[in-house]
Amino acid sequence: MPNARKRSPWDASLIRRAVVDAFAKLSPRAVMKNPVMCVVEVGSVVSSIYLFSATGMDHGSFWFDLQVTLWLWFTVLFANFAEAMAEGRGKAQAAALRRAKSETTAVRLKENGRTEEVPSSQLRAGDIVFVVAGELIPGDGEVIQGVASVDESAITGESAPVIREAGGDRSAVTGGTRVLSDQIKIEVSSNPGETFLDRMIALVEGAERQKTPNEIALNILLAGLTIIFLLAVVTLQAIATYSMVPQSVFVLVSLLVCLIPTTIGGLLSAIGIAGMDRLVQHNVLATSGRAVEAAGDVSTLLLDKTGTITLGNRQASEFIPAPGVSKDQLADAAQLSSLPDETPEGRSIVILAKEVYGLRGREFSELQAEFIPFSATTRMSGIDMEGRVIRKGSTEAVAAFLKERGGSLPDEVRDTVEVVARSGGTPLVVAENNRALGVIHLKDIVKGGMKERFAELRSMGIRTIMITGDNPLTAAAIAREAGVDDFLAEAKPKDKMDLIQREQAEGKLVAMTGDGTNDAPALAQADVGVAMNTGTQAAKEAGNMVDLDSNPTKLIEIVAIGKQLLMTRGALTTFSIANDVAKYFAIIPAMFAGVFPVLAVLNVMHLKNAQSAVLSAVIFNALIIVGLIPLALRGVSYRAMSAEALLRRNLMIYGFGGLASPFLGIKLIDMIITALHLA
Ligand SMILES: Nc1ncnc2c1ncn2[C@@H]1O[C@H](COP(=O)(O)OP(=O)(O)OP(=O)(O)O)[C@@H](O)[C@H]1O
Ligand SMILES: [K+]
Ligand SMILES: [Mg+2]
Repeated sequence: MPNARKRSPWDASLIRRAVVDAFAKLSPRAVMKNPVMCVVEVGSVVSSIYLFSATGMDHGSFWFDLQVTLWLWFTVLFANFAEAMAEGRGKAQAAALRRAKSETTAVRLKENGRTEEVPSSQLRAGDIVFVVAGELIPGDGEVIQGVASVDESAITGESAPVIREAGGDRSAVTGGTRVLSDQIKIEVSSNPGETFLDRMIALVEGAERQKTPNEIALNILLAGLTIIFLLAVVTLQAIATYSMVPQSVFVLVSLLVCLIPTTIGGLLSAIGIAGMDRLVQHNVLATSGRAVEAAGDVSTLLLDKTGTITLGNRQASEFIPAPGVSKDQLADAAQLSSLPDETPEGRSIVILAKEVYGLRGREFSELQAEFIPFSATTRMSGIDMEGRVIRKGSTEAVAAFLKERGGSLPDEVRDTVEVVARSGGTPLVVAENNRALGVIHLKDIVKGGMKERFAELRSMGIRTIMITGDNPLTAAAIAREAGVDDFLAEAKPKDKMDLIQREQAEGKLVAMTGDGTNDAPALAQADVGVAMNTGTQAAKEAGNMVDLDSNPTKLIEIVAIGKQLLMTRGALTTFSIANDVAKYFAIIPAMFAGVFPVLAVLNVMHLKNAQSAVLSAVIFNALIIVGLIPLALRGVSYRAMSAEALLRRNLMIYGFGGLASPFLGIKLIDMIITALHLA
């Protein structure tokens, strides 16, 4: 992400902005969203009114009442500050992205075949534009002709140029990025205001953030606890009045605020926002908070082979003719069948035929021919011309094609296919009419460092499955080389979906990374669907996350961030509730020690007096929110270990810590404020 990317969340300008925002968030509309803090704010308002009313002024304890009131306001402000801090980096990034949204002129194709210049803001989905080296791409779209290297640093922060090309799985381009070489023809896919950049801005800014079902459930629990304590405090006042020690509004509000779960209530939304922000720092844009949480519980990961595990630039490396067929004959048919084939595979075949076999280049438009484009379902492509029916494709697809025409696949060709596949290559069989002409060897390379990354996923308890449209032998060779746990070969788009649904039916959460149009249905079905930024528009729209770095093993970070988010929320909830229980022991004995001497045994802290006890508890309650902001933003430390061990460890640290800290903290504050004669 540009500019703001490496900025620390503790940058002075971010803090300054968060302080201002903390006050802005006092508005009733903002605070309404958080039931616990809403109660604290109402308490602060009530105390303030009492403080300056006639009864409050001559009450004799103005100094105490004033301090309590101020600390109540601080409690709300600290919670607001936490949320504002969590939002800060995203807002700064959004501002940087807005600057990247510059207006350019686009060269648009008119209906009469001529071109016209229009401002990029006038482009609509379906328009065709041309972009040449040096120009900015005027809108999101799909490359429909040509190849170019593109500088996408405005979006990804990555300065190395990337290849964008028609036909394959690397066809999507983003408005605001720059073409560095060559020329491309683009079909625009978005309308003004709905571009990737617009969505990205809204996302990092948090404008689209919705509470996740987990967050809503936790909020309901916290609201329930708040109501219970509200009733408890009202009842307590009845008892106190009966015992002739009615308590002041200030003491009652203090008691209430100390008992309700203000720590987690104040930090909950900051934890969620910080989790999304951590993803953004890893160049992942998540459109749903729910997906981030699901990532924390994922147990199966599906990856697509070509372009995800391998570099995805399958290149023809050799033509291997069938017995009785010359190399030239095979090269000629391979070239003819690929002339209009805009896939990387197709283009590489044309190049191989020309450069290595010396075939002269031909223009498809000059031939009387019909092109049959490749599809993931037919697994074949080819042309029909002047009585010649030429096809190239996967072994089984071509074998079926030959059988239909009364031919068959010779054993020698099957042997060649096997040799190519065992080496990890993709064999394409070429056939003309009812005769097999030979095999094209397509080579692809497994990306570096895959084995180690998959081993890491395994230690997190995640099973990796590679799915590919390729044949089982190639799939097995690549699966072994990449170190995935399992693979599914000859998969059609529907098979990917079915596999996901089967895993989900067993109650597993499934993550999937992919880039192709044929991956889109599966990306939509997966609980966590991570589309590669290099992929097709269809894939990017179907998933619920986009990885700007297009790194399929990014899921390791995504899972870690998801787990960290869940753990942080769990840890701070435990801490908060344990904390409130402990505060009870600070305040109640102090309130009633005068009338019920037995309560003195509960007064384990030996606080100076009733006022200092109440004030210390309120101050501690407010300060603990600030103290935990770094943890809420950074997340609790995550280590790959079993869920059970993690739970035990967290209960120990945060449960015990939550119980013990108020005793120490409140005692310390009591000593300080009595020394300063504040109470
Ligand atoms: N341009 C093409 N013309 C003819 N056949 C092709 C072409 N491209 C690929 N094939 C064949 O179709 C098969 C399936 O391709 P598809 O793109 O569906 O899957 P894949 O790219 O091999 O795997 P993945 O799902 O990992 O992307 C390939 O294995 C190959 O045999
Ligand atoms: K509290
Ligand atoms: Mg593919």
